Amino acid sequence: MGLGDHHESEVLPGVLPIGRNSPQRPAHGLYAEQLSGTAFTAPRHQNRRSWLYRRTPSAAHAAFTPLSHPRLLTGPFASPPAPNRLRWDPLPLPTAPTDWLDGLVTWAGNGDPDSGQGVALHLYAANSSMNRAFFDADGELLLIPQAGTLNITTEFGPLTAPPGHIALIPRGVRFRIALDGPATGYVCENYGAPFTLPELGPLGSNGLASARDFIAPNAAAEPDAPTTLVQKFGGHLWQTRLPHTPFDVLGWHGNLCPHVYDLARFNAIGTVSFDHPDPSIFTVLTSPSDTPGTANADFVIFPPRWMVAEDTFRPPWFHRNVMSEYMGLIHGAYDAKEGGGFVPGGGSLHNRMSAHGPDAITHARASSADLKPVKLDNTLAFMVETRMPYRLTDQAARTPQPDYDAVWSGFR
Ligand SMILES: O=C(O)Cc1cc(O)ccc1O
Ligand SMILES: [Fe+2]
Repeated sequence: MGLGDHHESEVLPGVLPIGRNSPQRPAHGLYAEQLSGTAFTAPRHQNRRSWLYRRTPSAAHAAFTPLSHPRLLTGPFASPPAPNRLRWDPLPLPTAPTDWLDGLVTWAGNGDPDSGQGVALHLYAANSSMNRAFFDADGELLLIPQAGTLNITTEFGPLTAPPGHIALIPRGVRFRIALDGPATGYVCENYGAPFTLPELGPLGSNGLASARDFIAPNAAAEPDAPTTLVQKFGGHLWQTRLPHTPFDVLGWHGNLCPHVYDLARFNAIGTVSFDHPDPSIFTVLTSPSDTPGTANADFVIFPPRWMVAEDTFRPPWFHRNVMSEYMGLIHGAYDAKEGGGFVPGGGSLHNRMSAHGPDAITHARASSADLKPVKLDNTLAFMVETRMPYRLTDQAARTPQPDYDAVWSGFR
């Protein structure tokens, strides 16, 4: 457990060397291999790397050849950023067999993997389990299931991410997703610095997401079998056929590994006096940029919580933000959009400086609401707030709901 913590896990005693990483002959005839998530010389508190002890070195593979995936796109995104506020309905479920990788559709993004800045926002709609392994050399993957549990086999061991949980898969880590049924959700592909927990500042040493609640897998190798391995590199997919499984790690240690986090563990903190706090108070994970306090991307949630503010307009206020906001809804309803239209699996975009906030119905209700304590329940929205404006893919540009602007009409 623990995001960024040092873990160790082995399927049988003696797999992990004691007090060293790369003995002349690792135990059980295994191969020792280091996976780095930061530059070797990154400051100690940011440095991420793990050692894996496996049956076959990852290096044992033939050349990768290109694999087409027209709906999976990567920065630099060519479309000019547009200032309009936009909202989308959920993706339809596929009718043909579609695994998680084939089910990905890129919606928006900024930056690019080469510069190590920005994110891509993908949606997925899938109905079958992967029978291939995948890794992303372009970025870290934050998986946000909306419907359907993701059963994730990783090099480091298995993880389960039902809706309401998130999975964080470091750049380069091989994984495969099995489904129990139809699955939809969101993916933030982070080209920038790995997601980490935000500083707590005056909140003190507790609150928001706790490192302890990030679950790391236990090592588990599977029987050997030839496996197709796909990678995303420089914006394109590439594949090769391995004579063995990449899920052959009998032990690992280090502070770079995938994690799952239950968003219900998030300790939401809010006002107990007046005014609606900035949404940064709900930051689960942040990918810092080179400018302190200005994130490459923040992953923020709006979880169930008590609203007690006095003499306050309680829902999100009207605002224009220097950062750019993509929002999704995992379940329930969102308190700024009581007028409807923002539905689970759907999304919305409020790019840099676009004026937005409560829709007219929310505004009317909240301005005259009786301000007794109210439990805001049956709600779980999230936001990926980025430093750079989002640029849309063709698919997103072609399919917004008509006239989202109208939710802000009729103010007297
Ligand atoms: O636009 C939104 O709904 C997201 C949001 C929520 C909030 O509570 C304050 C600011 C903000 O951008
Ligand atoms: Fe906003």
